[in-house]
Amino acid sequence: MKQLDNSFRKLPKYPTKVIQFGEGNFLRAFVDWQIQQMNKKDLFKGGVAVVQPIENGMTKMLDEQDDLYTVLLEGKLNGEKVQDHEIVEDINETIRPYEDYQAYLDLAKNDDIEFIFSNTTEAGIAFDENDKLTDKPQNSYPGKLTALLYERFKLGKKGFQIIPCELINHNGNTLKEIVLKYAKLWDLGADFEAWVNNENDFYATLVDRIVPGYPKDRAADLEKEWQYHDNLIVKAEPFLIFVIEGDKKLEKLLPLKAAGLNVVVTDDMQPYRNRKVSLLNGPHTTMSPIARLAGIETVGEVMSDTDFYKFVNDEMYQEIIPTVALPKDELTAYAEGVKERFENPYVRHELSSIALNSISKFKARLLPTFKRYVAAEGKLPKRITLALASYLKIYAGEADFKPQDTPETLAAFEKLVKADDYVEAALGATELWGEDLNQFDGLKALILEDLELINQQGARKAVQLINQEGK
Ligand SMILES: NC(=O)c1ccc[n+]([C@@H]2O[C@H](COP(=O)([O-])OP(=O)(O)OC[C@H]3O[C@@H](n4cnc5c(N)ncnc54)[C@H](O)[C@@H]3O)[C@@H](O)[C@H]2O)c1
Ligand SMILES: O=P(O)(O)OC[C@@H](O)[C@@H](O)[C@H](O)[C@H](O)CO
Repeated sequence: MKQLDNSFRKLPKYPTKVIQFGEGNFLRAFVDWQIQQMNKKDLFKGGVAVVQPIENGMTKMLDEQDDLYTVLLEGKLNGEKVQDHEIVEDINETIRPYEDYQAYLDLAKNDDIEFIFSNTTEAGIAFDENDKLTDKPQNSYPGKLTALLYERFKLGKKGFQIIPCELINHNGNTLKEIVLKYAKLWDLGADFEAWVNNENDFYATLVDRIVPGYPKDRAADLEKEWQYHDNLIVKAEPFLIFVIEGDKKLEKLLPLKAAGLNVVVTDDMQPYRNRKVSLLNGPHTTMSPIARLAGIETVGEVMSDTDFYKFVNDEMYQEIIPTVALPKDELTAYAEGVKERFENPYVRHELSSIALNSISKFKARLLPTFKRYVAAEGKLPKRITLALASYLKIYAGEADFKPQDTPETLAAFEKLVKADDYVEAALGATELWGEDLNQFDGLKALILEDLELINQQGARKAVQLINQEGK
């Protein structure tokens, strides 16, 4: 069978207008796929230079197939079944700064380049005090970016539209702050700092598309059907939303919306972020510990299980929606869309992968809802509380599977389980939650009740009882 290569190209090769830090599944199925949609409508006419931000990565694999790969979209969108694939053709070149730092710095010379995108995972936007301007390359992504920006500044050229896609709140501002911190640390001068501030725009974003990545169990069949080899097939759901906070001029510069994509440019992305984190990531983080204790493995199985479906639906409508400050009909529409995405029969989304680093996820994705609910209703949200009880059981080492978390969190629990009163000690561990959860009246008692129920009758019974009790 033929290997995917240039002979498969159908679109013109456009000049490089984008630098992209990261070659991971998400960016290829999200940013590069969207650029291709603009190119197909002659709206952007731009290509991408992909920079591999860490020493080891997949850019060589991309080169081996002339920087082409297939995006496979499978799922439902607005009730309609979608099963579609296309070869993405917009990556012009890949650059490995660890092998050829000069090629990386030379990107600064290219006047066609206007945009910088990145997704270097949540760990990527970080300051490394050991980074130096003279390093080839700097260790951190912001360190590398500062070196490139400084090169551009020295050449007297215009700045960039910088659009990070890492899933951290205020990603654009955080990235800019770190760049300015390096400017001070490396003594790059007030003129450079002014150039960073005035000639570059840093946008904050919220990205949302479920991208399970390489479909290893089906790749051979797909290749047979398509009649070519592709080692970098990336599978994603058809749904996406890209919320970008910043100047509306971006809509003209980057005509994603004009290409028919679900992109929102706004001066305040927080409501969108709250909606997604609470109504999509929140139920993920709630269902994962309880359903795993009941022997369920995937999000799809949760949604096709009568008990668990009702539990998740009730959590969304009774515990989460009333706490999000957006119009009710908008939230209802979003919740229904999320359920459709969770039910996607083509995506095997493992609860164990959602469970990675659950304690910080509980803090970021459920605790704010929990607190808003308590403040508004004067009582505890039973479903989120059951999730917390389940986490306490799992992190005490009392489940058939092990918790996967940071060494610090696992070490904290190792100490907490030895306390005379484990539940009180765990709820009071401010280093985990940012506050003492014993402050919530009745929380410890409800957790103890939940734990007894799970231990005596199982997690499914606990879910059934909450379903029967209703609110
Ligand atoms: N896969 C999804 O469904 C999905 C959806 C939305 C957001 N995200 C987020 O996108 C991020 C990437 O996901 P992915 O599926 O593309 O993963 P991936 O493993 O395919 O790619 C990870 C990318 O991050 C880079 N990277 C890793 N550690 C880094 C570091 N310390 N510094 C700089 N770069 C680093 C790698 O070089 C690679 O380009 C994750 O943080 C995830 O939370 C994923
Ligand atoms: O990717 P994580 O591990 O931070 O979170 C697990 C899921 O909640 C998450 O991947 C969602 O599916 C994604 O955020 C949808 O855009």
